[in-house]
Amino acid sequence: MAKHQFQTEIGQLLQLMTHSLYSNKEIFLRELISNASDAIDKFNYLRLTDENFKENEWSGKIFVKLDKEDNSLTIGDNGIGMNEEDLMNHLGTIAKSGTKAFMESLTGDAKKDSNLIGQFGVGFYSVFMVSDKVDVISKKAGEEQAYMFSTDGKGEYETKPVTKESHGTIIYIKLKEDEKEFLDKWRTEGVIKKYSNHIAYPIMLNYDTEETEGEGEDAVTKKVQKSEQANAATALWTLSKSELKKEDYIEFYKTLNHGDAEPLTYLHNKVEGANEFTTLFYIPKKAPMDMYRADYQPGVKLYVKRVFITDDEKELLPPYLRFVRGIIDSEDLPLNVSRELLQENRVMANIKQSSVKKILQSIKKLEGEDAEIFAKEYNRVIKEGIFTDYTNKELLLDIVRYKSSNEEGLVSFDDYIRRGNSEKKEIYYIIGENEKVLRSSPLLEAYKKADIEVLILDDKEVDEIVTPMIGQYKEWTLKDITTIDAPDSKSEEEKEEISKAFKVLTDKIKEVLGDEVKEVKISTRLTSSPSCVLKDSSDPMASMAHMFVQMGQEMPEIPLILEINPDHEMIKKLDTLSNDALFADMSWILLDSAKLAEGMEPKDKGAFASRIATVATKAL
Ligand SMILES: Nc1ncnc2c1ncn2[C@@H]1O[C@H](COP(=O)(O)OP(=O)(O)OP(=O)(O)O)[C@@H](O)[C@H]1O
Repeated sequence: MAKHQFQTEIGQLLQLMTHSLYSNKEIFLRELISNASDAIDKFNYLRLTDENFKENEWSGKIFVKLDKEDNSLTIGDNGIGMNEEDLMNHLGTIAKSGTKAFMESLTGDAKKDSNLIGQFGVGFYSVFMVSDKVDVISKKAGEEQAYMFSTDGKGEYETKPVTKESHGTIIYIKLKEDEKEFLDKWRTEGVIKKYSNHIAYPIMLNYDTEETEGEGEDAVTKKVQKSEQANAATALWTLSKSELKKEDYIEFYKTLNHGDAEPLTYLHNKVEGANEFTTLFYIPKKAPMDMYRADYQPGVKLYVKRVFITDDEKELLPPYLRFVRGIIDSEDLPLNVSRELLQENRVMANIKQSSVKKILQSIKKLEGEDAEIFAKEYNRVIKEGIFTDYTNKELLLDIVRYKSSNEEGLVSFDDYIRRGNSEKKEIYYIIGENEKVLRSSPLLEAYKKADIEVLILDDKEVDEIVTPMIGQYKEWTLKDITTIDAPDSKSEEEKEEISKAFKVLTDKIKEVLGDEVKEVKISTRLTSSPSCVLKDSSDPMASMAHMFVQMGQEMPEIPLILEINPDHEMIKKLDTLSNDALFADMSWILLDSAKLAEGMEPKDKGAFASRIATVATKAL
């Protein structure tokens, strides 16, 4: 017998399970049945693809045995089984990224953390909500020796060799005193039907009951053992839509997703013709915790003619749809399809293409609160899609949402167009890091005055790369307001005249600021601010900047243009100011405060502060 220490995180997890306030304890059954079904899937695949595992008589089965006298519940399967190493690696350590993400998001607040369990589902360990003694007896298909893994859920476990005739796993669960309800046949059958009705294999419920034979004084009561199938045992996606209710889809999702959350939406399609396949996809209400991890767990399982093939293939859908959960079941792929084959296979490419279209169309149909939830959770990955999936660009552009200078919440390009100037057909946007800074940017003033909506793109890292690629939505052109002339009512001649009138002033400011700015200009875009800064879009660096960002490098410095507002009192006064020292201080203040308004930093913060102090003292 060998004693082992649980990985520290598991220790924590067990602690949480045993002491959690989690009310939905019944889900331990769903988790263990789902593991059993996965194990049977895996063996079934081996049996059909590997000569060494051919077993003619085999058919996948799960059993659940209730023993009132022993106060125990046992779950068994004839799946692939585990050897000693598997038991230690799979049950003694946390390997899954989902569980890792779960552990990382723990707050230490029992109530919040137990809600997290609902969101994640932590598989096997949920058994410790109802038990403090668990024995797992398992024999791996193709191996001689079976092993037992035992634990009381308190930080240690033991493994030892045991005998077991055939491959598969048996989990013996000694129930806690106050969890005896799970020994009640009706209670447990209800839980199985609720969560596991459409597990593809029969779940046999074995229980003891009493039967009376004869009548009156001759009546004899006997204990009898019964065995009944508790689930429908049909893969849900093989049923027709008309046979299924919304609840059926939702319960199946909970099994698939190992959690209690309901999906935002689902889509079930059977495609017939040259290529036959069925898909059932779900969009979770909450983005998976590992969505931004490189080692994210793909959410779609591939089946061929109802035989499970893989749940670890990231290429079944494009990576930007990695939040989608569900099933693809193909009639045409070969059972022994390899990963390489899958990636080059034409059948698979067809399935993928049609699935992506259907998923995007169903997202596009979301309305009201659902559309808002989707945008909040997935806008960023949709932008990733715009960047990577050229074929579906139009659909993705219908789905993506942005903040706007005119509206609370998020708006679509179509919303913008509905309100926009249909003669000019231009969509204006500004990109930056911080929504508040962007909203108060002096660059927006002229647009506000002219009542023109501007999209506020505050996911700078992503927007800076993706937005220039969009270029056009329908026949509308996207325009970055920092690179175009502001809307105004002045004619070219009028503009030239004002520039001339202030030429001495702009030249003088440029002389003070030197190379800090490329140019000092009279602005037509400002109403209340004295100045603003713009990046010079004609500079070659500006057009290369996106390439730098794409390559993960720092954004190169792009020369700045300082614009000053000729109608502002400060500029008028500056124009007639004779004190050179004060003029220089004011010129720097005009530049530095304009930079601050765009979320940039003054070159010399100390000098900026002392200049403000000098000017303020003079004004007192
Ligand atoms: N009945 C079983 N037969 C064979 N292997 C099993 C069985 N139960 C668990 N395992 C193995 O232990 C691993 C961990 O199980 P656990 O329930 O903790 O997580 P999971 O099933 O991988 O993840 P999730 O529950 O989030 O899907 C499984 O991935 C599987 O390899």
